[in-house]
Amino acid sequence: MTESIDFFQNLNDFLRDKRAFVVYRKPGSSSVKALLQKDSISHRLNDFSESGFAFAPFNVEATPYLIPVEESDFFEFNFPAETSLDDSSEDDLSSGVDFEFMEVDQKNHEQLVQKGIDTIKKGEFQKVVLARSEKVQVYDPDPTRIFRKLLKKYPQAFVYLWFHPDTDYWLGATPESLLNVERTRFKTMALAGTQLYKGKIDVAWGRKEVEEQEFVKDYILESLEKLKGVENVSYSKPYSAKAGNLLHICTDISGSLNSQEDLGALVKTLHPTPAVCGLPKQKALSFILENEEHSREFYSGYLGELNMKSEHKRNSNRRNQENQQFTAISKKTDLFVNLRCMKLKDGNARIFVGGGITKDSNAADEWMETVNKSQTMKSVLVK
Ligand SMILES: C=C(O[C@@H]1C=C(C(=O)O)C=C[C@H]1O)C(=O)O
Repeated sequence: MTESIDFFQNLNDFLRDKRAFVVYRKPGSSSVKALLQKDSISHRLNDFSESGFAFAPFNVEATPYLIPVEESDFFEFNFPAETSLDDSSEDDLSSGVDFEFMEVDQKNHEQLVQKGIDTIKKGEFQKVVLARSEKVQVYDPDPTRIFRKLLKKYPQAFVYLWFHPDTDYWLGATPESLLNVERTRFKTMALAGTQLYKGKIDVAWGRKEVEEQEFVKDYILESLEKLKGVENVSYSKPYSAKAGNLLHICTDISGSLNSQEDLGALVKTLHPTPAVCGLPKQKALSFILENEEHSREFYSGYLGELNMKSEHKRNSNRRNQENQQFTAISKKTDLFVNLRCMKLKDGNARIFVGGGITKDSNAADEWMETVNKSQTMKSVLVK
């Protein structure tokens, strides 16, 4: 393992070369990992048999990027969890926010949401996730320093800094897992419904949020049931999960995957989930593409480890060898939904935020939800 100071110094040298890299830390872990690509080829993900770090846009038609393990230097270092402060309730956010644009943004977003609600009431679809993006002037645009702030602030999130010459910098601290696969077991989650965290996790949820999250859970379960190669699906009770200054409703879902060859089909079934797109998927997607003002790019896409080698210490079963251990090597996939994220370009950040709309949504509340969600990123951009 490298010292983190050395690593960040090396990373700054590497940045000058403009080659692709990613540095990330998984939820609850103190180990920060990095893949620094050695060549300057634009590698893509083709059939999910590849091994590396995947970075996929929201648009399922576009081919995801990949930083392949075999073309990269791999680093891992310790960033102790005790240096973290997962409390975002008292940040002064005003200095990073351009209030002149807020009124226009608010009006536009509320109109968009109202159009979504009206279309749902006409029976076109049941749920649609509508997003906006906001340009923020950054006080200190050094991506590695912002990344370190994210590491400290969000120990329970998947925190990353990605660079690729084709995409610019992306940073995020997402609470949402898309898919975790280890040997034959897989895990995913249905995460939706949002309220501000006010010091208590055990909170009551309104009907709108409960229904919205159930849409997501039911859709995922139904899709898994239909999928060849997936068996033994089970799920937890819904619980409240904290993400920075917010709470969401979460159901953990798990099952078994018959063969590694079914991995691609599973990812394609899950992405995009109704937590970031809507229900039914195609109608909600058309509404998003026709009505959102921006291109989502990598926001609400997915990212993470694909078929990375992982070592486990296991006890030998043989008698008389009780204390013997052997190391088993298997492949691990750990993908996350790209939420609470931003693109960093020429000293400006573009923060992407959205929320699920149902027939019971209120446009002003949905605006506030996006303001609250935007604080995950804004709080590391202010002085
Ligand atoms: C779409 C976003 O978040 C998703 C939507 C949520 C909601 O509608 O309540 C909650 C968590 C995420 O699944 C976002 O953060 O931009």
